[in-house]
Amino acid sequence: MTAQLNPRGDVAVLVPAAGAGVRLGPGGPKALRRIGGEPLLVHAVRRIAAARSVHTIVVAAPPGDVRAVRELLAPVAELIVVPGGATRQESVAAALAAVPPGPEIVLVHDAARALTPAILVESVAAAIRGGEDAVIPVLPVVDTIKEVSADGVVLGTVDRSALRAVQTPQGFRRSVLAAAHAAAVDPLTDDAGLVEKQGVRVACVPGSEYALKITRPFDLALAEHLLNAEHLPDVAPAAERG
Ligand SMILES: Nc1ccn([C@@H]2O[C@H](COP(=O)(O)OP(=O)(O)OP(=O)(O)O)[C@@H](O)[C@H]2O)c(=O)n1
Ligand SMILES: C[C@](O)(CO)[C@H](O)COP(=O)(O)O
Repeated sequence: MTAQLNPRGDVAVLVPAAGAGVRLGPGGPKALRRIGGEPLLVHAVRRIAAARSVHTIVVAAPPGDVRAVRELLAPVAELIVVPGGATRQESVAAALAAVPPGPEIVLVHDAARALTPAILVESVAAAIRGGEDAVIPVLPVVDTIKEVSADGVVLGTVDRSALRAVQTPQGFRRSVLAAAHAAAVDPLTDDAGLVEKQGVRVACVPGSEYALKITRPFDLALAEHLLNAEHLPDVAPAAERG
């Protein structure tokens, strides 16, 4: 059944999905690779659409697959699909330009984080609603971190107590994200990085292990396994929407 988004919601979610998935290996654009018989993008969008604050979803699709992605997602949720760009940042900018008037909170969420629970979408949005301009979900770093020279020799051990692994969805007051993209010069790996360059405070909320980014073949296998595991957090019931 097609999910109806919340016309009274205050959140637009941009979904960059135009990446090639080079690190995953051959098999076509990553967002269209399958787990549990369905493309990663379908899993990601279904979870976003289950978050009751979501008013609009804009997907940046691989440029050659825009029509196919529209057809793929039509049964999942009513949303906007635009062609993505050569970098993640260009894909996000293209999606941002397509957000209609209304939502004042904009989240950016990787299609590659296909199993992210709807509750994380809500917790990031809630932190923006609570007064933050920019919010990212983070997890502590669990490995010992070493700085290593180009020829493979350890230079030192890094104090990891202040380090965090950063996930998506990253949330922003709409005007803050728009200004950061308008001012962007070089491509960065995340939107919070652009906002940091504007001198804006970026706050952290706890991330989720289920929001792992499917990057390499091991991640795809892990996601497939998690999808079949009993403890995978459920898609929130649509009935909760106000
Ligand atoms: N030109 C690009 C590059 C990336 N992305 C999206 O940005 C998210 C995070 O990127 P990543 O996981 O690094 O995906 P890829 O760029 O596809 O991976 P790789 O670097 O292995 O090719 C993904 O949902 C990806 O589809 C995008 O929309 N447009
Ligand atoms: C946005 C991101 O997923 C946060 O961890 C990450 O920065 C994307 O980086 P990648 O180099 O495209 O994997």
